[in-house]
Amino acid sequence: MKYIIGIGGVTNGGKTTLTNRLIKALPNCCVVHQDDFFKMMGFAAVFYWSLLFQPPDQIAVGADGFKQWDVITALDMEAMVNTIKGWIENPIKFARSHGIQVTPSIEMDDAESQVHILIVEGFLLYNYKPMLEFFDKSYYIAIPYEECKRRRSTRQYTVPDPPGLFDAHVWPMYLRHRDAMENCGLQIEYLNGLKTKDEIYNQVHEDINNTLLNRL
Ligand SMILES: Nc1ncnc2c1ncn2[C@@H]1O[C@H](COP(=O)(O)OP(=O)(O)O)[C@@H](O)[C@H]1O
Ligand SMILES: NC(=O)c1ccc[n+]([C@@H]2O[C@H](COP(=O)(O)O)[C@@H](O)[C@H]2O)c1
Repeated sequence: MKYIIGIGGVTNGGKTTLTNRLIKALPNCCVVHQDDFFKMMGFAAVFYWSLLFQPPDQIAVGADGFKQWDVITALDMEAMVNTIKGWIENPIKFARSHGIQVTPSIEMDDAESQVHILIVEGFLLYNYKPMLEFFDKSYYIAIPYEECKRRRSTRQYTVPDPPGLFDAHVWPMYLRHRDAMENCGLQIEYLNGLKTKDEIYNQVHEDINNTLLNRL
């Protein structure tokens, strides 16, 4: 059985934190991070360039003068969908090529008779129609403006936030995408990102375990 879990939510809501804990606890669990699909230049260019400067990117500059990171066109969503399709086609091969250990009994068995889990994690998961069909379960972590701004101010991205980006671009785009997402047709389970890391993890882990038990 294949099971795909979406962990979406606001920037700095705790998606990566939750995902990292789930990967350790769930069997044969792979992950796809949306952050890996920002439109950056090719690997070699990035490597040589980043020795001296910030890595080059292909992100458009908006009328507000800021690079528009928080829009779907900043991401290579086709490549992201293809990565998910690669996992669906052959989760064992995908796991091996991503350095994930698959248990020996599973390597010998038919993939269909085993549980294989894929977590797809990102801040714009439910705003790209071709991806919606993949999710068996869709979580969304939210935190209020003040907490989000506080956490973001200490975060180091490969390209650091210029002053003012949060209020001019990041938060308004979050509100816009969240509105659009609410009409996307998916049944989304909202998680309160102000709860402790343990509370959020326990809630989601228990929920996934119950769902998987019912499906087996
Ligand atoms: N439940 C939580 N309570 C308090 N801080 C949290 C919680 N979850 C994550 N954090 C902190 O918030 C920051 C962003 O977390 P991260 O998981 O990287 O968020 P995201 O992947 O959604 O951007 C990190 O410093 C992390 O330790
Ligand atoms: N990963 C990068 O290279 C990079 C660069 C610039 C901005 N960002 C920010 O990443 C955010 C999304 O990632 P998180 O949900 O992990 O915070 C966006 O709000 C975007 O502004 C990421």
